[in-house]
Amino acid sequence: MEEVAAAHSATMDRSRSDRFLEETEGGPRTLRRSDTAVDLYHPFTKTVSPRDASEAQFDQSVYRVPHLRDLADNVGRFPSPLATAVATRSLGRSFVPETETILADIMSKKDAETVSREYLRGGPREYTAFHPKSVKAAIVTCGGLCPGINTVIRELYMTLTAMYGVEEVYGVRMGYRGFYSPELSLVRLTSDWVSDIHHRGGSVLGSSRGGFDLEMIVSAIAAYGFRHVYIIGGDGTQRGAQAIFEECCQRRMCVSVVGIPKTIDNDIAIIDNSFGFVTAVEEAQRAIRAAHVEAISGYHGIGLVRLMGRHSGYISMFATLASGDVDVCLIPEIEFDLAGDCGLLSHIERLLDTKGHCVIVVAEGAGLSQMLRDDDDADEAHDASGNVKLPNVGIWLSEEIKRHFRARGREINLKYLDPSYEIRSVPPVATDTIMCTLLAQSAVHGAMAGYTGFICGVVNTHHVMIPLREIVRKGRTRVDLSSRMWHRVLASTLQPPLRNQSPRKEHDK
Ligand SMILES: Nc1ncnc2c1ncn2[C@@H]1O[C@H](COP(=O)(O)OP(=O)(O)OP(=O)(O)O)[C@@H](O)[C@H]1O
Ligand SMILES: O=P(O)(O)OC[C@H]1O[C@](O)(CO)[C@@H](O)[C@@H]1O
Ligand SMILES: [Mg+2]
Repeated sequence: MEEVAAAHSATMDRSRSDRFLEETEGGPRTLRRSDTAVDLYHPFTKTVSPRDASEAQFDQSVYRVPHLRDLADNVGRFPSPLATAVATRSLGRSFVPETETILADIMSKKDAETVSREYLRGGPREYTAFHPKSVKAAIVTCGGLCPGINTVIRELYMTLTAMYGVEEVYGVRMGYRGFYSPELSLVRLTSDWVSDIHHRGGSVLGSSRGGFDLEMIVSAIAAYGFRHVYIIGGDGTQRGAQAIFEECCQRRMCVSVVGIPKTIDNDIAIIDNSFGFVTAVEEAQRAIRAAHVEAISGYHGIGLVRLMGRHSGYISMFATLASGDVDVCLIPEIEFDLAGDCGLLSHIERLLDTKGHCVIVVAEGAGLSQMLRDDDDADEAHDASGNVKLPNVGIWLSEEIKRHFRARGREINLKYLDPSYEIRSVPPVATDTIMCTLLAQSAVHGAMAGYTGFICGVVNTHHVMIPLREIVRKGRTRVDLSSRMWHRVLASTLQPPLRNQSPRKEHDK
């Protein structure tokens, strides 16, 4: 509580940064900004010169990750402790060179010039910018829950303390607001405190939406003297992390701001996917299997399962592919008609006539235009973070199906399952646990090396560091309806377009 009070009362303490640099450099230094203007992001690439880098060309470059030495010309340089400590000596034998990159675009098309985006490879560096004893680290978790958050917290702690010898690691409670709310004191992490947390779902630190006050957050970071800030969260959280990074730069604070992507919706750009997604898809199988059992065991049985995915239908798409029992997969990216010969209801009738049952998976954000068309009074509500609150598509769809068959005097047995929160509140499966561990390690290696304003993630199965600005600039990823993966879903479900007129014909009208 005392520290929280300090955070409130203290103004930004610039001398802390200076003292830190004195400590880390081993001599009296002040934080000196280089005289020449530094473009933190310009690619150090061979392919494009920064001078004429247009947006398109920028995409085809090595993405330079901001480094504290871009902000100041007297940042520390210490041999990594990983090289000498008994337990980590082997890791130290494979330091990642500063210029090693991972190619993002690996498909080579005949006769086309192949130029790929490249991202800096994550992993331990031979030199660190921080002396471990000078590091005070903060960890915060924001947004919705996701399997594996606690594993990331634990591994951040373990990597910082056991690998690098950092002594002070704090947990910020209840998301961003925990930096500055007097009632939410920080938690000092210890090995006892983290020892069992990876077996639990949720976030032991707590999470929240809203409550992002940039001034207060950055002032608290300065007042507490945090040198590393690890921010675990989704697309909104990472937009916040970029703002924190920029504000730290403005205030000339020597702080590494690192994002760790948390997204069961799989909607963060550039990365292959992140922790918790596989677990969520696995957990969704239980509900789909139950829906299938109910459907085949009832007369004209219909199993309807709603899964999460506000803007992106990845969970539904992969859960459908994994199941093999799904007849219709509805995601936010597709438009479908309910009524009419080619609409969803007629398709369900045909399935009942031919197979006797059917299983439908619907993502949270699917069918929105249909629902809004039916409900003139629908108000656009928003949550505390500004995300749109959607009407419940599962309940709406089950009512529409029941109404349709009642009007036709046909008996059906519809069972509606909504495992939305179950699939994100469980602990992670083994592959996700490993991903949590590697992401956390990669985050700490990057921060210790002095990188900042980046998110760690997996691109083409390799761990990389991506500038937060790029993640923000790209916006959300959505299912590509012309991708082979979506075509595989259509082939697996045998679902038709579910439109009475093809979009082209409508457009031609
Ligand atoms: N554009 C933004 N700038 C600054 N902060 C933001 C922004 N968008 C969201 N935030 C903050 O980030 C935190 C989490 O945002 P949000 O609730 O949108 O979840 P998320 O990170 O997108 O995760 P998910 O959607 O996967 O649950 C909130 O505290 C919110 O206030
Ligand atoms: O009910 P809450 O906590 O706002 O979370 C719902 C949202 O969280 C997510 O699971 C993302 O974390 C989305 O799929 C969903 O729209
Ligand atoms: Mg989000």
